[in-house]
Parts: sequence; C-alpha cells; structure tokens
Amino acid sequence: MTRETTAHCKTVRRLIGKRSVVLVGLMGAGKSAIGRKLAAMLELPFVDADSEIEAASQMTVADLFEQYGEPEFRALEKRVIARVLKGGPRVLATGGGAFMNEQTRQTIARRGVSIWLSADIDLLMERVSRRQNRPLLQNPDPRMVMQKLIAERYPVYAHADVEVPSQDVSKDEMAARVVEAVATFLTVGNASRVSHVGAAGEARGV
Ligand SMILES: Nc1ncnc2c1ncn2[C@@H]1O[C@H](COP(=O)(O)OP(=O)(O)O)[C@@H](O)[C@H]1O
Ligand SMILES: O=C(O)C1=C[C@@H](OP(=O)(O)O)[C@@H](O)[C@H](O)C1
Ligand SMILES: [Mg+2]
Repeated sequence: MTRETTAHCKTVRRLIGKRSVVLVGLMGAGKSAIGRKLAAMLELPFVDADSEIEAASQMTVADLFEQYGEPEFRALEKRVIARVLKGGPRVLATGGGAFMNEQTRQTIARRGVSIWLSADIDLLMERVSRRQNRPLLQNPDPRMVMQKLIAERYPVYAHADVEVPSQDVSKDEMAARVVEAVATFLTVGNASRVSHVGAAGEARGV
C-alpha cells in the first residue's frame, strides 16, 4: 500500500468507529479472502464465521452438515455471529447462508456495516470449483444449485448497506474497492448503494 492509501485507510477506520464491517454474498464471492485483506488494511481483527463455527464445534462445516444437518449448522451460525459482533469492531466474513436469517440481519444492521459482494454465476462457479468443501454444492449439478441460490438469495442480499460487484481483479484491488464503498456509505449514506469504485483505488496505486 502507498503511504497515501494507508492514511486513507486510517481515516476510514475512524469513520467505522465501533461498528464491524460484515461481508455477505454467495459462496465463491470472495468474502473470506477479501475480508482477510480488508481487515489488514483497516487494522481490524478478522473473523471468518465458518472458522469460528469449526473451532467452537471441533468439526468441519462439511462434517457438521453431514452429522447434524443444516438446521443445526444454521443455529450455530446464528449464535456465533451474534457473539462475534458483540465483541467489538471486526471485519467479519459470514458464510453465504447467514444473511438469510432475519435475526442475523437485524444484529448485523445494529452493529455493523454490511457489504454484499455480488458476482455473476460464471465467476462464482470458477471460484468454488477450486475446493470441494461446500456441502450445498456436493450435487450432480452444482451450477443449477448455484443458480437457484442466486434467485433465492440475491433479493435478500440486496438489503445490505452497500453492494460491491466482485470482478476479475486482484484481491487487493477488491479490498480497496470495499474500503471506498464503506467510506462512501459512511459519509454519503444510502445515496450511492452500489459501488462503482475502481478508478479511485487505481489512482491511489492500490
Ligand atoms: N479477487 C479475487 N481474485 C482471485 N481469486 C479470488 C478473488 N477473490 C476470491 N478469490 C478466490 O476464490 C476462492 C473463493 O473465495 P472465498 O474467499 O473462499 O469466497 P467465499 O468466502 O465468499 O465463499 C478462493 O480460492 C479465493 O482465494
Ligand atoms: O451458502 C451457504 O449456505 C454456505 C456457505 C459456506 O460459506 P462460504 O460462503 O464462505 O463459502 C458455508 O457457510 C456453508 O458451506 C454454507
Ligand atoms: Mg468463506
């Protein structure tokens, strides 16, 4: 990061105050990868909800789904996210299904700024194909599953404070776009819900 970018991130960090930055969106959108970068840029602790669930249960997400079923996983997910958000400002990468829970949406609205990393199906499929650790996609036709999830979930993700489209750019560039989107949201408010940042980040040499 350039010195200018670092100074900008410190300003954004101050604007965030006691809130957390919460990433939502479908599997493969980059919540975990971008969240980690974003946390480093903003000098905030990073928490991945799935990793917290795995640590709390001493099981993998895949084993939880298999042995206890999705409802039990969702109950655990809701509790873990509520606990993490009580703990002070963080960058939190949620799992793709978390924001579908109304109580979780309310908790996030109270304690955080929510960012929807939106993405088209081709990008999502390419990115999830690298690992076989997502139980919902263990299906003969994972693309059809993803299409169905897009139809069900995108109208709900659209309730996030800001939408940042995931594109085929580096993780650092995506994280810089999220920083810009958060800054715009916290200064201008809802006036500009969809972020079209790109040029600004590039101009700062991110
Ligand atoms: N901007 C990006 N450029 C290249 N690869 C990316 C980018 N964002 C995410 N990835 C990769 O895509 C895969 C899925 O990302 P991940 O962060 O696990 O998504 P999510 O947590 O939203 O399911 C990972 O292998 C990750 O490294
Ligand atoms: O979309 C979902 O319902 C899920 C997404 C996963 O997280 P990522 O979105 O980080 O892949 C994980 O929580 C679980 O496999 C269920
Ligand atoms: Mg993830």
